[in-house]
Amino acid sequence: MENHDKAILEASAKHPIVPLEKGKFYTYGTAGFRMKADLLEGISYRVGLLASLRSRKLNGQAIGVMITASHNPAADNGVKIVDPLGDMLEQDWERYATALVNAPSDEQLVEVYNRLATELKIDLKSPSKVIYGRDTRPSGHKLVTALADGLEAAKAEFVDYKILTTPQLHYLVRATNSEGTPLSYGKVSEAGYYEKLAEAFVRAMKGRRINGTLQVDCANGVGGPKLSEFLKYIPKDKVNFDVKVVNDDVLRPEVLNLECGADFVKTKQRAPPNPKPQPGVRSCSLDGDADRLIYYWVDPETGFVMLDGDRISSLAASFIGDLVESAGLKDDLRIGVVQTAYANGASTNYITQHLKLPVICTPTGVKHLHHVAQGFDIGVYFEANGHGTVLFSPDALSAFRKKEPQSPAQKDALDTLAALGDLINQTVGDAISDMLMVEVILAHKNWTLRDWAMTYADLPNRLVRVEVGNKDLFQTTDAERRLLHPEGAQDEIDQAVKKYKDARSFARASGTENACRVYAEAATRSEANELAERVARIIERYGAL
Ligand SMILES: CC(=O)N[C@H]1[C@@H](OP(=O)(O)O)O[C@H](CO)[C@@H](O)[C@@H]1O
Ligand SMILES: [Mg+2]
Repeated sequence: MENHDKAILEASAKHPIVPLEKGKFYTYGTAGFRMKADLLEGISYRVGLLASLRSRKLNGQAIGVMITASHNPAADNGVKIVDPLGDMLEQDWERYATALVNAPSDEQLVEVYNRLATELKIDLKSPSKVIYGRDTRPSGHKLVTALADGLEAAKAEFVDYKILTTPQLHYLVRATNSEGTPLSYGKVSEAGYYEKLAEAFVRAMKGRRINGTLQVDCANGVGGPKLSEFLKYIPKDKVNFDVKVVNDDVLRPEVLNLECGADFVKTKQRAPPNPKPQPGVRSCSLDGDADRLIYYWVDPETGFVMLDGDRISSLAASFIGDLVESAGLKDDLRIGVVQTAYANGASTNYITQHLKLPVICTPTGVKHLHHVAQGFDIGVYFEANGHGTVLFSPDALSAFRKKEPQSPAQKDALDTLAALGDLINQTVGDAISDMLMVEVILAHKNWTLRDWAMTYADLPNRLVRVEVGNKDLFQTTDAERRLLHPEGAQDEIDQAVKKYKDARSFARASGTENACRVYAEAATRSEANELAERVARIIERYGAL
């Protein structure tokens, strides 16, 4: 035996993979490997092996591994790989991850590992570095132990950052790889992340005032303690940011994401029952790993009003678009917005017709949006569920710093843009960073949540989950907006949509669950509900064939 074979074999025996029923495989999905935590120990070990290979392939640049199941229940967990710039694992490598994880025995695991090294021309003696973190789930302990055993067996160097939000881990990966270069992303520590955000926040606010308290529901996840820690870094004499942190109990794992958090608010379209909603309180919710954000308030007259990812996206695009114009950079920088088919049609209209910005629709999953957003100088991308960010190209960032201002107003716009470039997480959607961005924009515009909500009226919509025998029958085209298979299904959906005003509906197989999702929107709530039900019946029927 040579190389790492013996060590890999021995450690693998300690972290066996749980066999699935015949014909079923583990897959690296939209969010990495995610499932019940007790299936994940062997997977986490093998992800350690894969991350070490990925780092070696990329000349020893640091690769990240995050252990989290985000908004899922406490009993779940997940393992996800982060590439050197802090973005998601390159898509080609998802196949390699799947191959390693599904090797049926310890011996075959060694075989697959060596075969990958040979095929990908990886020198197993070259340096490898992996950094990792986990959310507050108790199962995280066992999973990082398995991960570290994988890294040790592969003789990779590694750093355990312990408990982090997902975006903090992404930040640390990029900071590690850019340390000491002109493109340095920030200090390589959790404190470095807080310092960078706090400094940029003060700069972006530039003396403007935030009106009233913001209540932040942290889903009883990792975002709670991290947000509280971050708040200590804001100099009170410079910014009056009055935050009330709620649902930040991380000592009782069973309450994680339970009737609270961004996913609850978005899917149930109501405020978390605890603490008891008080009319008029400006509120937002993070999800369990603090990469999604939803704003809302309970209006004394009209009830619950939600400002979701589409709203954050249009708010950011409108504000940054205006700043670019004031800065005299309108002809130099291309701004665009990236959405998925789940974006409310009213938001798409507002962005294209009113803001006059291009919108590109991609398949679901932030990796797709992120990739397309990189094609703009300023790419704003959000999923409706509140996950997203704004990406600035190197040209844009250098224009903000180098352009000679011709007036005080132009200087102000350039300074604010430069500050936003530091404030907004450039690696991945980040609820804490996005929340600071929203606060900056509202303060600059002197807007309440009601002013923000007035920009356009959402079309009533409904999302339905449909159980089907085999979701893989459902294949889509046109950024998931139309079904190619099963034959005939799309025609029936088209016929149903025609019956309603301002209606749109589509169905697709979920990438994270064994089910199809049906989305419908229409001019009125009852029409949206009715259309969703009709299309759900169509999908049920074709799914049963
Ligand atoms: C309608 C919806 O919200 N879908 C979610 C969900 O994907 P599905 O493929 O729809 O299961 O989970 C993804 C990962 O978190 C997220 O990116 C996506 O937006
Ligand atoms: Mg999340």
